[in-house]
Amino acid sequence: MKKIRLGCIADDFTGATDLANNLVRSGMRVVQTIGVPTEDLQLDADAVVVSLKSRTIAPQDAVAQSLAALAWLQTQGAEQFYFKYCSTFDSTPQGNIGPVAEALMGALQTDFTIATPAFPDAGRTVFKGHLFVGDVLLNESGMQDHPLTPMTDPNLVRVLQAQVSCQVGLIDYKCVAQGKAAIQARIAQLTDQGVKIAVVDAVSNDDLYRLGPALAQMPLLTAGSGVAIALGTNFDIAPNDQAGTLPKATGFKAVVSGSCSRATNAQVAEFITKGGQCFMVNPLALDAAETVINEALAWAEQRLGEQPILIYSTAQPDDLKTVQQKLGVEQAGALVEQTLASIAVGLCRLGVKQLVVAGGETSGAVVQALQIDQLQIGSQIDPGVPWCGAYSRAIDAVMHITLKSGNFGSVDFFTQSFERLA
Ligand SMILES: Nc1ncnc2c1ncn2[C@@H]1O[C@H](COP(=O)(O)OP(=O)(O)OP(=O)(O)O)[C@@H](O)[C@H]1O
Ligand SMILES: O=C(O)[C@@H](O)C(=O)CO
Repeated sequence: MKKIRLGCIADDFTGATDLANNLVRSGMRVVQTIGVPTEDLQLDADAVVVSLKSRTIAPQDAVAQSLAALAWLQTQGAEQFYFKYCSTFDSTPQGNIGPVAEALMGALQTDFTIATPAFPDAGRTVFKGHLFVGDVLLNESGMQDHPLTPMTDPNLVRVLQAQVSCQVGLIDYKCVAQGKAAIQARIAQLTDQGVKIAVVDAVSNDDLYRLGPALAQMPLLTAGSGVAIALGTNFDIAPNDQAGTLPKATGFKAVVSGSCSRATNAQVAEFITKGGQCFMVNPLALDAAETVINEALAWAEQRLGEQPILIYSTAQPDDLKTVQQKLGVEQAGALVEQTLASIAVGLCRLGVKQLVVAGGETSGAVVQALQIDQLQIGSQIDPGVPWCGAYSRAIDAVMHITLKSGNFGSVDFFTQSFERLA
């Protein structure tokens, strides 16, 4: 068995590919697994990202799954561990980021870790402990209306402190600007004060490159994907063109979108405006889900060809609220996810081999329905979103798939992504 260097645990599937993408950018060869594998890794990789679907589950369940992932990664020889969560934090006071971080620290017997969702390439910056999305604070970014994890407080020290029993501190931008020695001195100071988790400011990739070397000996990192851009060198690996090579793409092209984020709404609107063929799934019609699935696939069968088609449930906040009030937030989410996942499998049976999925939870449901166990990470389409190569047991075929985080991607992502693969 070949040993891996870095073992990662991601709390959702799109988040896992985002992290894997940034590790590839730093030169590492990366495999993403869907869930915790039961066997040794077959592929050769420098880093493995185990994707869980734990972002919105109860803390004790997220802890159990994360510890299981850690245990498997330890058997694969990992020297350092990385707990990846969302760049918009996506964790209310009842959330599980804090409990998972504390449990992993306990299992690794380490008394200090960092926490930073900063991902400047995607506009996520942390300044004085406050998370910004683009030019606005987190709680003004649209995340206050997230269907599952509304974020109403941008102060991450406060948000994280509410989730943990240990003390949370801050490594601020002035310290980060001074680089490795200053950051390590600050860590020593915080440790003396009894702080066990420090939120770290980062407003640019340069900040992340200054932070990276200071983390080389830290057993556990907790972060969004941004920190990963600076980790390759800690393992004597330099950025290179080979890390993200995939086989040539074949088959029809389709997009399945269950994300209701601002970015995805704009991408759906752009696709429609530009004359793209699309089919809307109405959640209020899903008491007859089987009928809707059959209608969607019959519609698709007539249209699959050169151009990508789009099947979506993406809705604006007001429409989303109406549906949630009628069906319940969780029930609506699960029903739509399962419907879109069945449609995705049906599309692949019709010959789709290039599939874009929008939304983390939606991606989780689709990948599970396609029975994909591992993703080989290819090249980046947009910050945080790579194409991946995968074998689907459900359709017994190799395919290309990209899992787009709700908030990621340029406005023309639903067409651009396929052009990148051509
Ligand atoms: N029209 C709709 N009405 C109610 N719920 C919906 C509708 N469309 C999608 N959903 C649900 O909303 C949730 C969207 O979450 P998902 O993680 O897929 O997207 P996201 O939050 O934008 O992405 P990310 O987690 O990557 O930021 C899913 O549970 C999905 O099933
Ligand atoms: O960090 C992000 O924003 C994404 O990778 C993600 O986790 C969205 O689900």
